Amino acid sequence: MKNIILIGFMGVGKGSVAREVIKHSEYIAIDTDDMIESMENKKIKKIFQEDGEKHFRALEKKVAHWLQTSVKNTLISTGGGFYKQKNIKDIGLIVLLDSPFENIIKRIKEHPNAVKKIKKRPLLNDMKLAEELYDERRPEYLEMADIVIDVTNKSAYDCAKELLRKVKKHA
Ligand SMILES: Nc1ncnc2c1ncn2[C@@H]1O[C@H](COP(=O)(O)OP(=O)(O)O)[C@@H](O)[C@H]1O
Ligand SMILES: O=C(O)C1=C[C@@H](OP(=O)(O)O)[C@@H](O)[C@H](O)C1
Repeated sequence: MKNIILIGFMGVGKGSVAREVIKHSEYIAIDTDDMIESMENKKIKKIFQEDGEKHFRALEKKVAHWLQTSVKNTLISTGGGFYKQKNIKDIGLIVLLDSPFENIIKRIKEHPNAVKKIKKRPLLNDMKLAEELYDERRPEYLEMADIVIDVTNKSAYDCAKELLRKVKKHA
């Protein structure tokens, strides 16, 4: 079993799909944002506020190096900007969760905890800038993905099943 790295825009469902995958497979899952929060003992939002995005990206780099050298047979969900790490292809098979910007935002806004979900993601606070970031990143996501899953109007369970099917076929 090779590592699987879930990439995709903020809020597209990487964490939700990872949680479904582990219910229906032997994979163990980890999340790069969770790792960074526990390393720093600070929420991502606070790291951005107090230490800046540059520091956050340096922490992602440290995590990326550790993943490549030390982690096997694992499903790794990542923050939306993690795909920029230069060694990402050496960590495992890259699976992109893809959906139009409007759909991602609509889904977050439908959540009962929507305000909190948006606030905890500093780069989602300004919707115009977030959309520009989406437009800039999407072609880069598509270019590096080994597998693409369109998550629009699908449950996390269906996305997880599709992921496992496509990963098996890819091997
Ligand atoms: N397939 C899905 N269908 C409906 N809502 C979803 C789905 N996947 C994720 N969500 C919702 O979208 C929001 C962001 O999901 P999350 O898994 O945290 O995304 P990411 O890890 O990519 O940032 C959450 O409110 C979650 O409940
Ligand atoms: O897109 C980004 O650059 C970021 C996405 C976030 O993760 P999610 O994709 O899980 O929201 C988190 O890593 C940080 O706020 C930066």
